Amino acid sequence: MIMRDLLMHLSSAVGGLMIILTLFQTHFPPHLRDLLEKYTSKLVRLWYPYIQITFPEYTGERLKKSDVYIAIQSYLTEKATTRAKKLRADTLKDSQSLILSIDDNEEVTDEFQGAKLWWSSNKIVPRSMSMSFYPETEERRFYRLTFHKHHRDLITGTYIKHVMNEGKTIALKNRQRKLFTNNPSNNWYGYKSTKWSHVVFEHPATFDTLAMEPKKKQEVMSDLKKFSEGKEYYKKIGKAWKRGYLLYGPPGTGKSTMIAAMANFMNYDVYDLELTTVKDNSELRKLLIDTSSKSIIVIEDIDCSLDLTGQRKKAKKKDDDEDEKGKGDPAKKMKKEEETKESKVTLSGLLNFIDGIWSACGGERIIIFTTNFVDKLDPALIRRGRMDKHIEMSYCCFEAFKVLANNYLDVESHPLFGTIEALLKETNMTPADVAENLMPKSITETPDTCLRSLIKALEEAKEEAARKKAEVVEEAKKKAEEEEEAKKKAKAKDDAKSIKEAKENGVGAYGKLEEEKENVKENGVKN
Ligand SMILES: Nc1ncnc2c1ncn2[C@@H]1O[C@H](COP(=O)(O)OP(=O)(O)OP(=O)(O)O)[C@@H](O)[C@H]1O
Ligand SMILES: [Mg+2]
Repeated sequence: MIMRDLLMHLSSAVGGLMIILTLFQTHFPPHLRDLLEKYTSKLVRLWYPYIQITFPEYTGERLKKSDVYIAIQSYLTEKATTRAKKLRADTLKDSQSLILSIDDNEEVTDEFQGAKLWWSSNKIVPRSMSMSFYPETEERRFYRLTFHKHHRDLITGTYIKHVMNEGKTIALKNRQRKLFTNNPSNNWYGYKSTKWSHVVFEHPATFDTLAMEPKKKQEVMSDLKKFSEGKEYYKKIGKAWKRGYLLYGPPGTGKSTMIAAMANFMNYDVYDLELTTVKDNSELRKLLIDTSSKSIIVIEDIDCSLDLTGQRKKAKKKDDDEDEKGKGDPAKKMKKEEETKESKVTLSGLLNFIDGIWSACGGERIIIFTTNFVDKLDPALIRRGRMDKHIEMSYCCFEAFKVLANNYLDVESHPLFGTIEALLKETNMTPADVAENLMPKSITETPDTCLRSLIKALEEAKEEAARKKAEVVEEAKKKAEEEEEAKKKAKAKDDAKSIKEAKENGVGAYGKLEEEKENVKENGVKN
């Protein structure tokens, strides 16, 4: 009975309030209404004990998402899954995993050092219904943090920092690594401009599956680990937080596989830079600036990408020639300059890319070059400081073979291992070839048959190598004999020539000699 009376009173009170509100809105002049609203909210704020902070989704440039917003989103993702009642599910592009976050107008509570706080996710939809090319920027989302004014210092000083750090760590844990490749520069401008395109990085190679000498492998892993923990150290010694690796060795020895293993080990993105499509040095710089930290920038087959060995010298020689002639046509010169600009990235541009002033922006980056011919590269390019660590990927040794046997056949030891060890010492076979021989080609093949086929391949390779060596020796011998013969012939020709000349002149040493001979003959006859 009492409850019913209470409800009746309440509904009549609400009804009365609604009527007053409608009268207020329709009959009050707008400026008086604004004034009244202003003072009412001031009055409310006077006794309202809570503080609110708003974190908008976009700041500064229109299309740049705020880092703080992203960090809060990640932080709240964990809270949301356990505490919020209204969740929003987004699928990550190209993947099956779900990301849950708190839905619009939903609230979650959090606690920090005894203080209670409330996070809410909000959205403002503009009233204008005008059409826009950028619909996603019309809605303005933001997070709002509410807390008691007693905790002002704790929240603004410590808590927000804690949220940022936690959020970044969670984002890193959940992030999908990407494999980027550079776009040609006509894609760089206009709406949806992108310098790099990406796919999800899903290479399965790891250091466990990589076949190489265990000591060498361990060394590379320690080097990477030290680098990833070296933020303070690099700061202390005044060096940009980056490291260069040069991977060199014959084709099929695992250079590209090593890069994938490194990316998986470090949890970094990979930027595969195709230098031949980069127009000039300034484009190269722009690409560098557009890479994120925690990434590996790769330039594969650096010796093929550019004429790095010759470019500097050739350009210089050309200039010298022009100067010597002293009649360089200015129009021609300009055209030539344009042409050279078109042909693009120079050695010095690449050197600046690696360790110029711009290379320091972003931090925590690894630059890797691969090549089959290390001797072809300009020493300036691979000196320490640019390419800090040189890693030789060589032919398959027994230790590397054991890794492959374990991976491909699940075999850790086998009576045939001894034969294989001896054969591997005597012949050069790449890990790629060993792996191919170890791979079962049909369901009838067993580890035993696979190992035997590897032995057969190794013996064939050994015979082939011996045959080639014999051929080379034979070739060298033949060449030496031919050279000897040619030398003899040349000498005989020279001798004949000088005798002929002397005879023609009739004087000189030859003439005298002949005279003396005649005298001896005559005297001898007389005596
Ligand atoms: N050291 C290795 N460990 C494990 N697998 C390897 C190794 N080397 C080569 N392979 C196998 O051989 C294939 C080719 O290797 P990879 O592409 O890494 O060679 P590469 O050195 O980059 O050759 P290239 O110089 O031609 O680019 C890989 O897919 C991998 O399966
Ligand atoms: Mg490769």
